[in-house]
Amino acid sequence: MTALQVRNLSKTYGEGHAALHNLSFEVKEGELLSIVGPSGCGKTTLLKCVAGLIPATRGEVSVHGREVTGVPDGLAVVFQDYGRSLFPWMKVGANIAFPLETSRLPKAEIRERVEHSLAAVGLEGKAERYPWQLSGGMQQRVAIARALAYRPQVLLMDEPFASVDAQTRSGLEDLTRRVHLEFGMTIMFVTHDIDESVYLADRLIVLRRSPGSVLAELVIELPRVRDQIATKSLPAFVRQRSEVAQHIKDAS
Ligand SMILES: Nc1ncnc2c1ncn2[C@@H]1O[C@H](COP(=O)(O)OP(=O)(O)OP(=O)(O)O)[C@@H](O)[C@H]1O
Repeated sequence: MTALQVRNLSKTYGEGHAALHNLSFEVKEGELLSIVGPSGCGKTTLLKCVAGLIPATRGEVSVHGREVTGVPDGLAVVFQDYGRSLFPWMKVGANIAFPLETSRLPKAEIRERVEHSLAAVGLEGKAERYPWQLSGGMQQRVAIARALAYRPQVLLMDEPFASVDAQTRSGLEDLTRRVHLEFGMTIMFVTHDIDESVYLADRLIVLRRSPGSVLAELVIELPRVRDQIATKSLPAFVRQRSEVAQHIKDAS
């Protein structure tokens, strides 16, 4: 089944700055789609249109068959800037519970979800800490836990690991793959990092810029369960990584 459909999407800012032109693609239920492209090709613009945060100029986006006109139910976003996405005056547990407070969920269910999602990201026992008492990588895991606690059907991730060190980044990539498989979640992952885009994806779309449009689409030929060292040594990874790099070079 199709979880997310983008049809002939164009976005022009102001009087005539075309950021996206005639983009069409779909993401199947339970699939992890990477969107990769050079800086300024419109990745963030695309994600904002899909999340219903800004209106499209032409074309349409639908999530589970419903046209997106505002932020759709069952959709969560993890942004790059974890420092600004968590409330510093709230403890970690309260940050995770916050989007659920307006739901009609019983308090006990909210507490259970907070604990479960903290455990899923390896932060058991950290609910009573403040975000500023945690490292950058841990804060980003809290942001992922907050999205998980909401139990979204579709998760959008916008360069979520761009501001953490390389080792933390690898751990967060593996965490993303794990929650994708464990929760059967549909994920659209936006990045300009070629290795990351291939390592994470079931399928991948390369965007060209000025204006952003689909340049290539690849089905990633890697096992479902991945490992940073073993998977990146596979001939399929090396070949597909080079293929994406070539597309991006052509697009720049
Ligand atoms: N609010 C805005 N008003 C006008 N132009 C904008 C606005 N937001 C983005 N743009 C322009 O649209 C184009 C696409 O920007 P966008 O941020 O979507 O690209 P990106 O691929 O996410 O970039 P990066 O990888 O550098 O984050 C750029 O040329 C940018 O300057």
